Amino acid sequence: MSHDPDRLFAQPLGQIKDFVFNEDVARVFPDMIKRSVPGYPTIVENIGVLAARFAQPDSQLYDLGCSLGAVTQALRRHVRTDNCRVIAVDNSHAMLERCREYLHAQDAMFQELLPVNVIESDILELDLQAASLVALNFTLQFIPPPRRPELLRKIRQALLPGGALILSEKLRFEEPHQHELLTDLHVAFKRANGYSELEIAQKRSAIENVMKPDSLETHRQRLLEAGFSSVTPWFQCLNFASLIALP
Ligand SMILES: C[S@@+](CC[C@H](N)C(=O)[O-])C[C@H]1O[C@@H](n2cnc3c(N)ncnc32)[C@H](O)[C@@H]1O
Ligand SMILES: O=C(O)C(=O)C[C@]1(C(=O)O)C=C[C@@H](O)C=C1
Repeated sequence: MSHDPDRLFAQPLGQIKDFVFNEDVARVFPDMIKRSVPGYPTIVENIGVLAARFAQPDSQLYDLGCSLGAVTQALRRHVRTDNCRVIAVDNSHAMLERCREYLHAQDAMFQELLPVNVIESDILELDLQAASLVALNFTLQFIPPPRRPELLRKIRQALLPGGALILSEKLRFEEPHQHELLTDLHVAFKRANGYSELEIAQKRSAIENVMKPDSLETHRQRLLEAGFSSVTPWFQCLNFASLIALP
């Protein structure tokens, strides 16, 4: 499927509106996320590898905040467990229209893929069925901070013994020098991927009110308070990390 290069912030914008996952973003999203999130392709592919280790027969695999379904596709490439179903959820209609097209294309290319339900819903309002794997791949950072604990508690309650939550997030650092260094390096990553100073600055303004990263310490504490028994980082590249939280 064709997608456009991300030039959403390339021209000077008189007034910078808050970032939303609308049609314009959906059209450029594969290019945007690959050029903005260091390690993104590695994280996505390896969520499939991790999922194959945790998936249990007769259970659900959730991709919460699935966007175009990159994680869902990785789950279907790697998981061969009997009678599993992927539930891909997002509240952006524009994202899900394209997500369904990508999944149809995957269906046409491969046989014996896990079935998928694509659901348009706010993940805060969603009832979760018994799950062996839940992926929150760069989604929790967009949930209002006061509502993050209840979402994690709901996920914890839905997880079967032996299951896992995979949580990927942009990190904030509590030590100011560390925060400044990793933020500078992330800007260097974006520059190296062809974004101009203007694009970087305008995207930062658009996103600062809607995306609120936490520190690793905050994530760990909140996961433990939600009832998870252990939190293991399995990937970090610059200020982007992914954790395995076990029930
Ligand atoms: C950075 S993207 C996630 C990327 C995706 N998981 C991937 O790996 O390509 C964040 C997604 O979360 C979705 N989202 C944000 N808040 C949500 C909510 N309350 N309920 C459902 N989806 C939400 C957005 O629409 C967006 O598609
Ligand atoms: O931190 C940034 O500047 C980003 O662009 C990160 C990020 C993300 O982490 O989800 C933010 C929004 C886009 O969806 C793609 C990437």
